[in-house]
Amino acid sequence: MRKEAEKDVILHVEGISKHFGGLQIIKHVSLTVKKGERIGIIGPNGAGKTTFFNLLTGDLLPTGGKIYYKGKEITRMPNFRRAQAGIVRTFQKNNLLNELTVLDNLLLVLQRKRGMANIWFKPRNARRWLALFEEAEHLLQTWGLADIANERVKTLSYGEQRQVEILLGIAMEPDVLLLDEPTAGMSQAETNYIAELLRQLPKDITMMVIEHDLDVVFGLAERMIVLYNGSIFIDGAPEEVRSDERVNEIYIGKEKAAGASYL
Ligand SMILES: Nc1ncnc2c1ncn2[C@@H]1O[C@H](COP(=O)(O)OP(=O)(O)OP(=O)(O)O)[C@@H](O)[C@H]1O
Repeated sequence: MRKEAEKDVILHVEGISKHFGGLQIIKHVSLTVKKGERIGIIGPNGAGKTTFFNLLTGDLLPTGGKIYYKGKEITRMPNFRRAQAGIVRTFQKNNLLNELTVLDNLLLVLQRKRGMANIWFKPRNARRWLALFEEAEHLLQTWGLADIANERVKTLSYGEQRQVEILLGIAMEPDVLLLDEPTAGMSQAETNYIAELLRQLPKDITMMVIEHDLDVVFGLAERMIVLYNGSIFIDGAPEEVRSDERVNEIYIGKEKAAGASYL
């Protein structure tokens, strides 16, 4: 890669593979992601999308290949260090503290981010605590969740819980935000809200979104990657992918593809 091109690159994956026993789930995938890119990842069930995310976040270690983040190799860096360094994910499954309020969940994330997790309240730290509350309030206002700030997470609807999860991801101030099916299981209204929220995220956040709702992902991404059978099948502009017959084929089968467009 040329020097000036390298400056724009935030993530570079080189020939990464993942085997589970004898099964090769990710097959020698290479990918270069530029700062601020919004990438949609689609592909049929079992294609390896979540496994690929797990390799980027360090929740799984690859069997082969290398991962570089901001020019440094992170292939074997533990997941929490990657999160601290700015690679943040939201999960398909709920990972909030259900007994606590939305505000408390947010404060815990902010505390950790500011390295205040082990600092008990003392008058001399009052300013820092105040700043923490102000930041939480600002985030809740900005993302339209102030109304539910004092609700316990367990009392929220599924869609609201997913919105809170995304807010916690944003609160980490990610450089790279990985979203795994952010609208799964949501009503149409909730889906629209999340899609809008994601569209409004700061442009400098690099975003990769696994999403089955094609309207959402095509409305958001400026680059689409189709993962199929553990490999990158197509990597291109949304309109290119949308009109590619092979993509229709892997989604709905060869015969139907001749007559109908799934995308
Ligand atoms: N820990 C594991 N051990 C063994 N096999 C696994 C493991 N994790 C995932 N797999 C297998 O790897 C394949 C890819 O799974 P993955 O969840 O990455 O696919 P996906 O594209 O995200 O699918 P979906 O769209 O259904 O979420 C599946 O066949 C799955 O059963």
